[in-house]
Parts: sequence; C-alpha cells; structure tokens
Amino acid sequence: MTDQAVSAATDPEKIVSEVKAAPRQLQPLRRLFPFLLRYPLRLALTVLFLLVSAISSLAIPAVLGGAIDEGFVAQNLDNVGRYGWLIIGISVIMAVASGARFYFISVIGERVVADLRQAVFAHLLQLETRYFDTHRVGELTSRLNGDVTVIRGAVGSSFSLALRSLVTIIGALTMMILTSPVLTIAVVVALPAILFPVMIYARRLRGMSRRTQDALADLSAMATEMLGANRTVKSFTQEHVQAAHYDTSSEASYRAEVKRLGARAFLVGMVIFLGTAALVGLVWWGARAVFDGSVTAGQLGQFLVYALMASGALTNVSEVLGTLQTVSGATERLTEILDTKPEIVDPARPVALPTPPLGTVTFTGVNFSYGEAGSDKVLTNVSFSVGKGETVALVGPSGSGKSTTLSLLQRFYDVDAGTIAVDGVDIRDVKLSELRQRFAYVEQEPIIFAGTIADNIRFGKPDAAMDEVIAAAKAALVDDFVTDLPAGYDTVVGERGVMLSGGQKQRLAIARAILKNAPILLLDEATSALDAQSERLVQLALEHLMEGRTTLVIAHRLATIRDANTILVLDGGEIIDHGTHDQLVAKGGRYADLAKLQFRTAEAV
Ligand SMILES: Nc1ncnc2c1ncn2[C@@H]1O[C@H](COP(=O)(O)OP(=O)(O)OP(=O)(O)O)[C@@H](O)[C@H]1O
Repeated sequence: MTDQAVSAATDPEKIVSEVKAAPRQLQPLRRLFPFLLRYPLRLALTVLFLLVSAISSLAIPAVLGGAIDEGFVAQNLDNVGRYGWLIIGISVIMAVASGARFYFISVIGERVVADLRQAVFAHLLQLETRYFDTHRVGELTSRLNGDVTVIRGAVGSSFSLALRSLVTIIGALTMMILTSPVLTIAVVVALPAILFPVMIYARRLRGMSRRTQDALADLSAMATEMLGANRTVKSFTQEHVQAAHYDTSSEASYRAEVKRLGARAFLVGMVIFLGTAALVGLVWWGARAVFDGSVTAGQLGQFLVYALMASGALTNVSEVLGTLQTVSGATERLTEILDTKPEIVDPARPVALPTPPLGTVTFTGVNFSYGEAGSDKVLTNVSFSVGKGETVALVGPSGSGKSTTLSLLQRFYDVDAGTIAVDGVDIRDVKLSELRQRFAYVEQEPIIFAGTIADNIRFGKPDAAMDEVIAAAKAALVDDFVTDLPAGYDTVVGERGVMLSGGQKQRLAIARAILKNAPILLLDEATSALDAQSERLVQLALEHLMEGRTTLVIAHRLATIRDANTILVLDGGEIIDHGTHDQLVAKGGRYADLAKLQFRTAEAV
C-alpha cells in the first residue's frame, strides 16, 4: 500500500468526501446506455438469459440442502439419486442459459464498440481545423483504438459479470434469509465492513486509470509522430535520442500501470481476506446453531453455499468496480470528443450558390487571427476580387498570410471581420459541402493516401468511371509513369506515397483536382525544387488544370507569376501592392525586391 493510500484510508475527512464522490465517478458510463439501448431485443435476451442462469445457479444449493437432510442425514440413497438428477437437470438449464448470455452480451459489446468507434471517427472528421491545431493526431487515434478497446472488454464481460454478481448477491441473500434469518443478520453486519473499503478504494483506482490511459495516449502520439517523420529522424541521426525519449515515456507509463495494478491487487486481496474472515465467523456461528437445534445440517450446508456464492459475487463486484473505473475514464475521454461541438457548421437557412458556377471570389475588409478575435492579427483589412477564369497570384514573405487566405476561403476558419464571397454569396450562408465542392485544392505537399493510384485520383469523386480517371491522369501527365508500373492504376502506394517521387506526387494531386472538375482552383505551389524535367511536367500538368478555371495561387514559380492577371503582394497580413508582374517590377517597390530575391536562380537559368 502506498503512503497516499494509507493516508486516504485513515483520513476520515477524505473518506467521507471520497465516498460522496464515488457514484459520480461512474457517471460517464451513462453515456454508453444510449448505445446499448439501440438494441432492445438483444438486451432483453441478455437479461433473460442472465436471470435464468443466475436463478438456476441459486436453485442448486437449495437442492443440495435437501440432498443432505433427506439423503445423507436420513441415509436414503434413493433420495440422493433423485436430488442428483435434479441437480443435473438444473445444470443443463444453467449451462444453456450461461452460454446464451455470454454470446448475447459479447455480441452487444462488439456492436456498441463498433457504433462508438464509428460515431467518434465521424465526429472527428466534422470538427474544424482549429480543433486539430490544438490536439495531437496520435492522441486522438489512441483514443479511437485504446479507449474503445477498453470499453469493448467492459461491455462484453464486466457489465455481464456485474449484473450477474448483483443478481447472485440479491438472490443468495434472499435465500439466506429464507434459510436462516439469524445467520443472515450476522452476515449483513459483516457486509459493510467489506463494502466500505471497497468503495473508497475504487475511487482511487479511477484517477489512476485515467492517468495510465493519458500516459498511453502520449506514448502513442509520440510513436505516430516519430514513425511518420522517420526520414527526418534518420537524417538528423536522432534515432537514439528519440528512442530514449520514448523509453522514458514508456517507463513512466509502465510505472503508472504498475501502481494501478498494485492498487487493484490490494483491492482484490482485501476483499478476499475480509470475505474469508467473515466466512470463518459464519461457520462458527452456524455450528452453534446446529448444535442447539435451531437449523438442520442441510440448512447450514445450504446457507454456507449461498454465503460463499454471495462472497464470490462480492469479490467479482470489487474486480468489476476496478474495471468499470477504467472504462469510465475511457468513456469520459471519448465523450469529450463527442461533446465537442463543431464551431464551423452549415447555416440554418443555406443560400444556394448559382449554377452554372460563376467562379468569382471576393474578399472585403477581412480581418483574421488564429487566437482570440483581435489578438495577433494574421490578416488585416484584406480586400480583393478574382473574376471568372482569372488567375490571381499571392506572393509575399514567409508568414505573411498566404496559406491563411486559402484556408479562410475554404472556411477552415471563420473571419473575425469582413466578408468572403464566392459567386457573390457570403460563404457563411452556404452549405459547407456545397462551398467546398466549388474548389479544387492542390496542396504544397500533396497527401497520398494508402491505396491504389486509381483510388487516389478518385478521392474527390469516388464513383468516377475508370475512363474518367485515365483522362484526368493523362491531362496531369500521370498516365505515362503509371502505365510503366507493374499493376498500373491498381498499384498500391504507401501511407504517404513513399514509392512516388516528389514530382509524381504533385502530378497525382493535380490529376485528383482535374477529376474533381471544380470551377475554382486553389493552388499552393511547392517551394521544394524539382529537377528541370520534373518541373516542366508539373508546370504542363498545372496548365491543363488551370484551363478555364478561376485560379488563386500561392506562387513560387516565375512562370505562374508572369501569367497571372493580378499579383497580390502580402506583407505582415496586409496587401501592400497589386498589379501585373511587369507593372510591379516597373514600380520597383517591395515586389521588385522580392522578385529579385525569389527568382534570381530561375532567371539565371
Ligand atoms: N494553425 C495556426 N495556428 C496559429 N497560427 C498560425 C497557424 N497557421 C499559421 N499561423 C500563423 O499565421 C501567420 C501566417 O501564416 P501563413 O501560413 O498564412 O503564412 P504564409 O504566407 O502562407 O507563409 P509560408 O509562405 O511560410 O507558408 C504566421 O505568423 C503563422 O505563424
């Protein structure tokens, strides 16, 4: 027992407050009920089989009592045989009911876990970008896996065990009262002595399990991050350092778990000891009662079996309470996700965007900051408009707000002041899905999903026919390298497309955008230099993609900038200048400096 546990068990004030707090600690479990209640028939069958198995097991000691009095004590072998057959009959019912109970509760457990996992995943995808800015993805996946698995174990077995034990305790106590009220009183007096410490201790365990789950989630987040960044880790020769960090966290998690296990072992041991001690007292009392003739030997035997059943069930309850504390912690963490309301949602009365699309974009007096409105402004009074089919390039130093502008247009965040309109409609008045259908977004570092090349191209239009996929691939100059691959479009690319080169990945992302066929193209040009041949292919693919589309591009390539209708020069979140490349260069202002710096190499080529 740890020092804290000793003080918890001996500090009366603490005991009172913890006992008061105990019921609240299991409250998160209530959130699982709606998931359970979705399956009333299976639930009813589970309860039915549970009752049948519990009642049949409770019947056995009564029959045993009869066998002792009318068979053994009366020395009547026929009666022993008769009671024996009766017990066999009851155990057949008990066996069938127990099997069926196990089956139904396990199936419900699996069902609830699947539903919960799906609900959490779907909800996570609904949450806005800001949520992911402040939560580690590894931690979220740990919740989705670890916490859900903890709950699976509980719903599948602990709930069943808890219910069965409760029914057994109630049934055994009833039978004990019917058998001998005097002996029952002795047991009932001893009962709080067992229950009280259990309740106090169970609360302690809950806090511990939340801590171990948190430690595990941290560990999982760390592994996800480092394995994902394995090239960076290798390149900076940080394998040993990162492995050592992981070891430290892993050891911390191990220690937290050992501490919890110790506390739990103590709880189980405590209940077993208290239960056995109570039983010994009971046998002593019982022997006196038999000697003075107030109960028969059969009744005492029967009573003892019931008392054993009750104490066994009580032990189970203590174990289950420990488990339920863990489950409660896990449920709490998952419901925290489910309770997080997305801030960016569809408007109550959405306005339809015009069809066919116009493809225009207007920013009017947009202010934005990532923190509280007004703090650390990232964009200040940004106004510009892009006409149908025009190309507008955003240029400016790092951190000037270029990516933020594209994020705001897709409503990943809401503006603090001003308006953004697409086709003349304020984007806050449009259904999110309808708004985002209007954009094809090519990121600076395109994400390639685990799956086939065809699946990757189809990402925005999963029902696209193969010839559409191939047409998009041809336009994006993907077709050439794909046909050289052994499985062609069915070639599986790794989690991050590790098999593909940088240029190939970019062209694959361009094919995806071509297939989506949205009227407005949002392009974050890659800054990383590609070799001349690759660069030319990407440029050609982009030209195909930009054909007939309104384009907003964060430009790093001279070719893109030269061809842009307008260049917006951003600095510190403000548009400090705009015009064509030639106009801006002629002006000789900030853009001219920037262009000189940025395109020195390109122009030299
Ligand atoms: N998710 C975020 N949370 C908080 N601050 C952010 C976030 N994303 C960007 N910022 C900050 O907002 C400012 C503008 O960033 P933004 O990414 O828009 O600049 P950028 O012009 O696209 O830069 P780069 O060319 O380097 O990509 C920067 O100061 C950056 O630190």
